[in-house]
Formats: sequence, structure tokens, C-alpha cells
Amino acid sequence: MFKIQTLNKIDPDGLRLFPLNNYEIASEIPNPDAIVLRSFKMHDMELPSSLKAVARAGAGVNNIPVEKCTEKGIVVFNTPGANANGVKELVIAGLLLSSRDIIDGAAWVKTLADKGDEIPASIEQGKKNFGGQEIKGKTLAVIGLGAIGVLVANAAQTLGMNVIGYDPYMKVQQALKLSNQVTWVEGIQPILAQADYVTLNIPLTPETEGYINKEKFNMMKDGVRLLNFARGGLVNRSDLKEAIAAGKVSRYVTDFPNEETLNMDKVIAIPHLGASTKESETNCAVMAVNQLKDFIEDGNIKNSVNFPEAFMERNDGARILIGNKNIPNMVSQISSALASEGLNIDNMLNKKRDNIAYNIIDVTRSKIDEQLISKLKSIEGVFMVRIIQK
Ligand SMILES: NC(=O)C1=CN([C@@H]2O[C@H](COP(=O)(O)OP(=O)(O)OC[C@H]3O[C@@H](n4cnc5c(N)ncnc54)[C@H](O)[C@@H]3O)[C@@H](O)[C@H]2O)C=CC1
Ligand SMILES: O=C(O)CCC(=O)C(=O)O
Repeated sequence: MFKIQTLNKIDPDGLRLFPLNNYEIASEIPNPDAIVLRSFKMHDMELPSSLKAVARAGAGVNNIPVEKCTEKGIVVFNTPGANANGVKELVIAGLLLSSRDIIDGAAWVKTLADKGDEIPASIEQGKKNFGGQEIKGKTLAVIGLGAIGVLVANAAQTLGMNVIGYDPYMKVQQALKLSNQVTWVEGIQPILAQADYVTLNIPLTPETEGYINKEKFNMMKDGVRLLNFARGGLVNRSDLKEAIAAGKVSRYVTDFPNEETLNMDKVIAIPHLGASTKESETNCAVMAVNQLKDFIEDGNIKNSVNFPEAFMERNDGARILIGNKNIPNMVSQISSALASEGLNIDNMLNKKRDNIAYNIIDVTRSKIDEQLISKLKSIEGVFMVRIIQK
């Protein structure tokens, strides 16, 4: 029986893919084999020694101690692109909310509820206070052309915006999806200088923390509208406050408000709703669960943020999974250890990512003595060993 701990509410259409005869799923469960979560912050959590994998039903992994997981041989997955359409639609809503005074206007019109027959005339009289501008013909800078950024760029372009994009690390598969009407800009200064609207669609990492700061605000046009559906920590709050007070930023739309931004003028705050649609929640849960099952049952890895991609068809024998430092002479030491137990390697995959390597080894024997685990773990550089018996 595999034990799965859920740290957030996970869409049932995903969870039901775990066959109940083989999996136990609960929000509190001792010695879990794997964790599935959304935005729960794991940084202060003790990682149980039983834990083999963490699956983020979503894109951002800044709530997971990825480095610590890697050291402990815990594979961390996310679900690239699975909620991108949900976020794209909210970013488009954010573009419109920042352009038309829909929120204030809708709140004001409610105050007329007891005015009876005077309501139509009051509306016509008062609506001048809630005017706006159209997005057509305006320039939108998309910072980060990943799953969400590309969808936002393409959609905004079809709404008549002049769309420019910036992403020094853009993947080929994303480039192929980007409309040829979107202009690629090489530097951050030239893209910010042209934009009437800026949307942030990059991950929060130690490198991007406080990415939008005084220096970047100074590169922007006066009255720019800034949309942040990525993470609150990307924007330096005190610099934002100054930029709003100086009229540099005319609207800040954020899916990640906090005490400071909620108390700032010109801020449109949304309670992290980017991926809160049935479609996105199901897509993320289904992808997370399928990836997790494939890893737990067969050791295959797809869409991990810390381990290499690895897939090997199984034979009729047992499977050995080994994580080790990416240093010379590991494969030969591992092979010798297996040979010393009389095990015959039938098939083997060795994949590398940065400073780690991951091996899937199928042997001809269907049952292996579990003491092989400690033998393999005693090899210097090996940090994870698992045996999947047939
Ligand atoms: N509001 C919400 O509910 C959601 C928010 N997000 C946030 O949006 C972020 C992006 O999501 P996806 O597009 O799915 O991820 P992704 O990984 O497909 O795209 C991120 C892109 O940002 C680029 N990038 C990284 N650093 C950059 C930099 N310094 N300058 C310019 N580009 C940079 C990468 O090359 C990549 O193309 C996530 O990391 C997450 O924080 C994601 C999903 C839902
Ligand atoms: O699961 C959620 O609602 C959060 C989605 C998100 O922020 C992400 O996927 O990075």
C-alpha cells in the first residue's frame, strides 16, 4: 500500500486516479511515500524519511524546499502548462480591470439601490467618474514567455494590442507557440521603456526576488499599468509604493496581495485566483497524479524540477532506482555491487541533470533481497536507492 499525503484540497478527478486497492490518501498520514500539494508552504516542515516524491499540482515551486528534497533524494514534480489557460484568462481580465474603472463603478452603482426611478438618470450623471481607456493599440510587455506568457501574448495580440516579449531563457517549444506578430525584445530596459502595460509571468526564485524595483520602475513610462499574476515577491513593495505615489504606476493588479499592497492606492487585489477554475484544478491534479503514479510504481520521471527526465519500459524482473552524485566511476561501482549479489542487469538507463544522476536498472530476477539497499547506499555519492519488486 502506498501512502499519499495531501497538503491542500486536490481535485477529486485527479485523486481518483490512485487505485484504492494500492493507495491510501489522507491529509494526515504517518510515513507518507509522497505528498501532493498546491500552495501549502513546506519550508518549515520536517521531511519524513519515508518521503520519495512531492508533486506540486501547479507551476510555481517556491513553496517547496527543492534543494533540501534533492539532497534527500526526493523527486519534486510540477505540472507545466496545466493551469496556464486559467491564468491567461485572468491576466486578460486584469488588463481590462486596469483600463476600465469597472470595480469602482460597480461598487458605486450598488449605492444607488434605494433610489428607485432616479437610478437611470443617476447612472448617466455619475458614470463620468469611471471612464477608462481601451487596450487596442496599446503596447503590452510580457516578461517571461513560458506556458502562461505565450498564451497571454497571443491572446492580447488578437485583442489588437501591440505585444512585445522578453525572456532570455525561452524554450524552443514555447517559441514555436508564440505568434509571429509578437515582437521579441532582447533587453529589459528597451522592453519596459515601450510598454503601456507590463505583465510578469516569471517564477519567483532567489534571482527574481524583488525583480521589479526602483531601477526597473525608472525604465517604465509614466502611468504604466503593472500586472502581477506570478508571485508577490517579484515586486519590491516600498519601491512600488513610491512609484504609485509618483504617478509612475497608475494601476497595480496583483493576484498576491498582502497587508502593504492591500493598503496602497491604485491597487487591484485578487485573492490568488489565477488557477482557481475547475478546468485548471482538474488538469493539474490529473497530471500530478499520473506523474506520481508512474514514479512510485515504476520509477519513471516526467516533469521533475530537480531530477532528470527518465523513462524505461519494464521487464519481468525487479527494478532498482538509484540517485547519485554526477561524478566519475559511479556506474561501474553500482554494477559491481549488483554483480556481487549475483544480479544480472537486463536493461539500464543513466540520466544526468546538473550535479545529480539517476539510474533505472532492471534485473532478470523478480525478487531482490532488500539488504542490497544498504550495500548500494554505502557507495560514496549514492544518496537514494529504491527497489521495486515485481
Ligand atoms: N496566479 C496563479 O494562480 C498562478 C501563478 N503562476 C506563476 O506564474 C509563473 C510562470 O508560470 P508558467 O508560465 O506556467 O511557467 P513557465 O516555467 O512555463 O514559464 C516561466 C518563464 O519565465 C522565464 N523566465 C525565468 N526567469 C526570467 C527572467 N529573469 N526574465 C524573463 N523571463 C524569465 C522562463 O524562461 C520561462 O519561459 C509560475 O512560476 C508561478 O509563479 C503559475 C500558475 C498559476
Ligand atoms: O493551486 C493554485 O491555486 C495556485 C497555482 C499557482 O500559483 C501555480 O501553479 O504556481
